[in-house]
Amino acid sequence: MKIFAAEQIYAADKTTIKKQNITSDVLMERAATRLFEWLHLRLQGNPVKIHLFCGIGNNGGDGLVLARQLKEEGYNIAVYVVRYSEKRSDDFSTNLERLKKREVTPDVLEEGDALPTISKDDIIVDAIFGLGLNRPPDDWVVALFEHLHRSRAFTLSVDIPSGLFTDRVPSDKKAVVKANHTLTFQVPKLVFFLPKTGIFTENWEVLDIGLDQEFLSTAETDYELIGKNEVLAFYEPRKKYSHKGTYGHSLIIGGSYGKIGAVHLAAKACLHTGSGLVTAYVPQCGYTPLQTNLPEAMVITDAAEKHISKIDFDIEPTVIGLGIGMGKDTKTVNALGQFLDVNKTPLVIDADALNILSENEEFLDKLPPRSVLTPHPKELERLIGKWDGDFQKLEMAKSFSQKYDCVLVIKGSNTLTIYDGKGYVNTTGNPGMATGGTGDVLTGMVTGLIAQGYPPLQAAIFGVYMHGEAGDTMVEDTGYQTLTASKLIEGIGEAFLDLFAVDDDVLADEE
Ligand SMILES: NC(=O)C1=CN([C@@H]2O[C@H](COP(=O)(O)OP(=O)(O)OC[C@H]3O[C@@H](n4cnc5c(N)ncnc54)[C@H](O)[C@@H]3O)[C@@H](O)[C@H]2O)[C@H](O)CC1
Ligand SMILES: [K+]
Repeated sequence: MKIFAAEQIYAADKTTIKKQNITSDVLMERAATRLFEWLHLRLQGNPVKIHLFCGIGNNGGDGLVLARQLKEEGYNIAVYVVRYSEKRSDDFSTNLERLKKREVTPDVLEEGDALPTISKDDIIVDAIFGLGLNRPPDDWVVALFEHLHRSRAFTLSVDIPSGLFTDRVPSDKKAVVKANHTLTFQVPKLVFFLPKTGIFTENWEVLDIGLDQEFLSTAETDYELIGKNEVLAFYEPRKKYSHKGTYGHSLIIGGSYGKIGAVHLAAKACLHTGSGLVTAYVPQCGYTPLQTNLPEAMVITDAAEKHISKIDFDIEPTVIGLGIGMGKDTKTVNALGQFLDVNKTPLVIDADALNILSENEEFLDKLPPRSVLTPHPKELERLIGKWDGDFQKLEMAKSFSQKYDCVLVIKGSNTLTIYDGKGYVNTTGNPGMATGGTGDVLTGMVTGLIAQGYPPLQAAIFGVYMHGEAGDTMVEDTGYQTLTASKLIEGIGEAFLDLFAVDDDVLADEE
């Protein structure tokens, strides 16, 4: 699913109004009707008090239309106009008049006014600012946001939590409404997925307001949300007359004394993802544990006992997963530099190999085109430098990926894959996966997909999705705290099966 920028959404509005020959007022009515339906379906006439806080722009207009529709259905509402500006949008004014005709006159809140009492059992509708926010809200508006937050009432934000910009991180956390749920129009917004802005809404949901489909399907966006539909398009079925050679040979290079487990996890995940053959290249201390515990994998050992001192092998792997548990011994650093001088095989690079690259920038020029780099935020910072906010981070990541022609997988709650100026936002995964070894599993999975012929970008996007899906499947049995990287590997099979699972509802319909 595409993630549109605010300007594109405004453009989609304009096109829709023109092509459907409607007024902006009709579009607002449609949008707010979706809000009403959502609430009415859940509340079924419940007399709970609903406080609707409306700004003076079109987000406020949505709130006023919703208030009118709730009033007509007999709900217990209180409406406030948050007058943060003298200006008013036309559709706001039209709907204010319509509301007054229904004998609802909103309280106008201005600087210095007493704030309404809100009980924790009430509902707040936040329609104060939408996509049009262009500067931080005034102090008294921030005080209102804090008042809403202190009430602990369920807060439903319209389109976007008020105070959240669409293209930058707010400098003051207090200056944003904390939403329990956001009902956003037509398309998800990028800010829902970034660590510093995603925190302002616990949940979000898209409401279809019938924007022009042609516009939506033909527009190019900088970001895309990756769910099952998107990755299904990448899936390559296993062929009947195939053999292990058909599915590539992955080489996992890494490990050091005390960190052989990382290679074990990566190699095992690589096998579970479908790589035809997997070989591990480890220091000698890794030989016995790997041969004993992972019989499917072959093992090549370095001359050194405890760390990699020279990367030298006589096999021809399809792809190499590099860096897990490898350490940064001087001999290992030199070994990596010499290896990169001659290597032409596609690479997936993680962990210590990333740190070595950060400390030896000249190595970056030696990477084969479209190498996949999988940093967590700290590794990313070492690679691309410090950033100021999530948006700058993304721009810096895009430049880095362009400069070195690499696929950058920024690991996090919503892992973001960057390539060729575009970002792919993953939707699977959960906090149970914040535990040692899950990154090694991801490296193994992406490596295993490239081994089977998936192009690096698709392998990264698909691997990240499957990794999260495996975690989501397993956490149902383990709970967050007990999910481990080994458990995650057990979930990879389920994640593949889930790609083609038929919904229970569909089966029920057929019966
Ligand atoms: N296609 C859709 O998604 C539709 C969305 N709708 C709703 O419209 C809003 C966007 O409306 P807009 O009027 O452009 O913006 P706001 O409501 O956010 O109004 C802001 C308003 O206030 C001014 N302003 C901005 N920042 C500040 C500030 N810090 N202090 C004071 N004033 C400020 C700004 O100039 C604007 O005038 C969208 O989010 C949806 O909710 C449509 O209803 C249907 C189609
Ligand atoms: K809002």
